[in-house]
Amino acid sequence: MPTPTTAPGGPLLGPTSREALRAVCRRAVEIARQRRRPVLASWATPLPHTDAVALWRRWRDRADRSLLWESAWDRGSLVAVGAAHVLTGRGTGRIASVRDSWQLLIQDAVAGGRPVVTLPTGQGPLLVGGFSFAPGATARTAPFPDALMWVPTLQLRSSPAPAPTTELRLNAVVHPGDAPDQIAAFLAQLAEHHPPAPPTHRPSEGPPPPRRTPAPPATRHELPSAGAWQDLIRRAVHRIGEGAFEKVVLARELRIVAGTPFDIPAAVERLRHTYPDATLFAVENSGHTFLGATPEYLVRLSGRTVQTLGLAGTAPRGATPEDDAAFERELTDSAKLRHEHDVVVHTLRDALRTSCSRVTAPPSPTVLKLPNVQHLSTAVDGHLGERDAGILEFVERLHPTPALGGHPKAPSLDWLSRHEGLDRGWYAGVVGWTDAAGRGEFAVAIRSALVRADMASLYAGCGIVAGSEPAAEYAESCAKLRPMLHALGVE
Ligand SMILES: C=C(O[C@@H]1C=C(C(=O)O)C=C[C@H]1O)C(=O)O
Repeated sequence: MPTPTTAPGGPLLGPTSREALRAVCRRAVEIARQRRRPVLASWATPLPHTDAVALWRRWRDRADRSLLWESAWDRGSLVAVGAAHVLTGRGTGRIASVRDSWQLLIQDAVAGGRPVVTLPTGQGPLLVGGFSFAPGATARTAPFPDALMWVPTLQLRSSPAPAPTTELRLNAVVHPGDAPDQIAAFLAQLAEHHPPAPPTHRPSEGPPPPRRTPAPPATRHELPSAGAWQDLIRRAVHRIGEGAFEKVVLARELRIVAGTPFDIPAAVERLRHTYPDATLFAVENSGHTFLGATPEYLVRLSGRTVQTLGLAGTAPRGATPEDDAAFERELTDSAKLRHEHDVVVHTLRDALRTSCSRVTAPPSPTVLKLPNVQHLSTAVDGHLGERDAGILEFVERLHPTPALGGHPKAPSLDWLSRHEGLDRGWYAGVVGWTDAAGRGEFAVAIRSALVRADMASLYAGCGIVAGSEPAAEYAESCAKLRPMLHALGVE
């Protein structure tokens, strides 16, 4: 078990660390010269265990791009600041193109320092970022294009188990003509201490972060209007009746102008406090932030175990235990909601079977209770077969599942693209990370918002099947928007 070497308040990198970092950069430049291509240099050291949000607050301003991630699976966290190397892709081949470029880059990476080998997942340099719901991002969502994954310059990976650990990792992609000592000096400087971060609360500890109400009062704009969205639901139900498809997920946007900039760290703290079981994420790029607390993960690959989650079918929470139980019964007894859910579970099962020797799922869903809504939930797990498959292969195969797109895929997505009239951007897309071995975690980016200064776009969608009632779906979408409204201090 490595022990942290840094004293609180002292320099983060002592002379020995700086020398080791220079050695890694020199070796990487040497290999870059020999192979005549860029090489990834990666150096790591243990840090005293620190809360992820505190780390993110301390370092996020150091670069134009950052990511905060706290996993619902194991509460492992990741803070990624700056970009040593950026991978993008467009169109339908975007996920595969990112995967291929990552494999090429990682194969001759040079690593050094004192990595924390007890991190249960996500060791070594990581590729972080996400993919939009559908290819074809517009100017409005440009900072969050079809595919944007990057190797962070500064990477902090923490795990609460088996023992609380935090690893600091510095990454750079070096070229044949680069001066390695300058690169090492730049990395060391980036990592140096900022003033101590303000204290943050663990979800279960202390009072909730203070509520912040933007002043002057925020203006709200529904896109489309409540009436137009419900008309769209009627049209979808009509097409379902005609047999065009079985299910489609219709989403809408709530645009808010607050008059004063939103306080992003406060929003993150509030999401974390109110939704402690969700995966928390915040991706920042060029002054825009895409953040959320999602109960839905797309896929996790750890060792040879593949985990996915079918989450579809929603009911409100009741004000009293009796009301709540009544809503839960409606959820579990409704043939309509069960159908909406089963469509997702079957798709996940089929997608895993392609690469897994064993796929398991309980015969009936459980109920996931969140503070704002309750969902039917089924964990679908697989065990990798003889052929190794990386997580980006699973992302490509699974995304979008019928929990966010529709079923059958082609006609429902085609109808959506022609009628929804919404640039979803990264809403209902995927956010996460992968390591050198193709292991990693990706969440479905719902219960999310895109924020820039005093403007925020919040999104919510509902699965539409035969028998869906527009007014009930609209009420459900309002309930799904509530966490973010609350986090941003608007409600
Ligand atoms: C589309 C959203 O949620 C999805 C739709 C659900 C449903 O229709 O029951 C439930 C969970 C999510 O898969 C959203 O929150 O925006």
